[in-house]
Amino acid sequence: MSIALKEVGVTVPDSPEVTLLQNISFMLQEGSVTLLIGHAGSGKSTLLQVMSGLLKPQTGTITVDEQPIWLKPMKADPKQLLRFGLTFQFPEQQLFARSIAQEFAYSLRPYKLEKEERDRRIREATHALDPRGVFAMDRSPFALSGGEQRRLALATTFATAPDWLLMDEPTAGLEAAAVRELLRMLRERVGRGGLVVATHDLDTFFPLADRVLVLDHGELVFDGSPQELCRAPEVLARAGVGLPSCAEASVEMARVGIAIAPDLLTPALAASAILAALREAGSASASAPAAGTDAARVAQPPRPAQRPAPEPPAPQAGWLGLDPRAKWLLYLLLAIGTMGQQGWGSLAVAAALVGCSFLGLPRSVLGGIRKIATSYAIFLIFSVALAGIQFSPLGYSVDNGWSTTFILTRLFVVLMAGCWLAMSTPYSQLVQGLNWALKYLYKVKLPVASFSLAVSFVFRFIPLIMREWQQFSMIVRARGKASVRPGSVRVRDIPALVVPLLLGMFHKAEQMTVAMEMKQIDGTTLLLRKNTLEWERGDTILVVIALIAWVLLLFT
Ligand SMILES: Nc1ncnc2c1ncn2[C@@H]1O[C@H](COP(=O)(O)OP(=O)(O)OP(=O)(O)O)[C@@H](O)[C@H]1O
Repeated sequence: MSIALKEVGVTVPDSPEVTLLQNISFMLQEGSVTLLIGHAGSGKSTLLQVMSGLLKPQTGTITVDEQPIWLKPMKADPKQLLRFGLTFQFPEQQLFARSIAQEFAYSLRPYKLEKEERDRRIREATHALDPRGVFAMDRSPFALSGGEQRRLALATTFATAPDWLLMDEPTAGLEAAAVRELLRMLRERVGRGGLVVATHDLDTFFPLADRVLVLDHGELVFDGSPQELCRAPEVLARAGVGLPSCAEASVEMARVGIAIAPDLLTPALAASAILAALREAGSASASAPAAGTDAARVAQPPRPAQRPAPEPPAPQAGWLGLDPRAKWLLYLLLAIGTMGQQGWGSLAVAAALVGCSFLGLPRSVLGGIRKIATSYAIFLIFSVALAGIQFSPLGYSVDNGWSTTFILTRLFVVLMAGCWLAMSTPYSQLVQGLNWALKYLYKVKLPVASFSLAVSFVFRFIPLIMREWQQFSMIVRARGKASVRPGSVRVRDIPALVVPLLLGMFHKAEQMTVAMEMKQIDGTTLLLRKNTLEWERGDTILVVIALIAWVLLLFT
């Protein structure tokens, strides 16, 4: 049983120029324990998602037992998906059901097991992960403690008995005793299928691993045993990863004249080596090794990472660099002008003006706008089809259909103008631009403080919701083994997506409210904040264009 990646490359879906993984090739054998390490953002989670069939690489191939995971361009082989169990960081966040039994049922459903086999697997998984017997099947998962919830989430994956267990940062946020317990469970599993762990916790996992893959900015820069890696600390330093304790201890021991190898992965091995070194030193009355001896060479501290100097931030192109106040104004004038149109000719002029505003936007932004436009087009077709239906006598009124088309098209142009504003302006700037305008209303005693607070809150939440949606949709696709297009979710998986998403959002809202209370931020302070926006010549030109566009729309 093997999994093989050949020249795998992944780019950001909407920005092919941004590479996440590059030319990754390796083969893992049955029963092996492999660690994926690398600096934050080096591509470890992305690689796990690619290996488990959740993310399709743009280049290269992935095969399990020489069978490709991806059968069709955007569809993974459902049988292959069943062979993987992927646990995400903080797996307890994925719980959603009313009872523990339902959590197991959701994870096991794709396997279509007989009742006896299903019960046996649940018994085995709970035996391994629930030593205190708290997993009563009718109990709510939300009545468990945080640690117990994590055990339950792991148990639901263990119960699927995957050939390949892939774990993303399994020790994140765990106390020392829980880490030891997790390690014990993983040790018991060694030999039964392959295990791949993405981690920053080198000390915990090095003794367990057969092999370590080091990623640096999406590239595989090391593939070897943990011992080999400890003997080559410069690889870790270059990849921006800290040294494991064994390598650090070897450096520190060398400083006090005791030479021990840097690849003693457990405290027991290190203790024996120190004892042996001390005995040898005592019997030979040896002094500290001089520079250039073997021991000193072993213990040379690694040079700090040689990273290229960070590139200066790219200047913001076109629309992106303009003052949000000018953009708000352009948007308002375009929206008001468009809503005033009554004929197709003048609506076409408005649409052309909005279309011009898309010039110069990055491809990734245009990709996002295209998706919104496609969804709206489908909505429009359905609405027009329904709007024209007549029942007595049964028929279709072209006039009704046509006027609905006009109204919805007009709305579409305004929606596109809104998309342009939202996507060409960072959220913080959008809020600042709006607050700038509201400040004048506040000064004339209009009650706009709460509105300003609500707007700030909503705009802060939009990117958060989008990020969380992506994260939780990935989780339900992994749990539900859904062979669907990346980014889409089956209807039956919606509860498993929505419940954790809402819980996560409530939690974030609570944290944000507490933070705002502590900083004593309310709508009034937001309005009275110092304005950091800078009006430039380009903004004046934009406002003049906006006024010309508005006048054009008024008189066409
Ligand atoms: N859908 C996406 N769109 C844009 N960028 C993305 C996307 N997914 C991942 N990235 C970026 O790809 C890079 C690799 O992310 P990944 O989560 O794989 O890193 P990681 O090594 O697991 O990081 P960490 O150790 O912090 O968990 C990051 O810079 C991340 O911001």
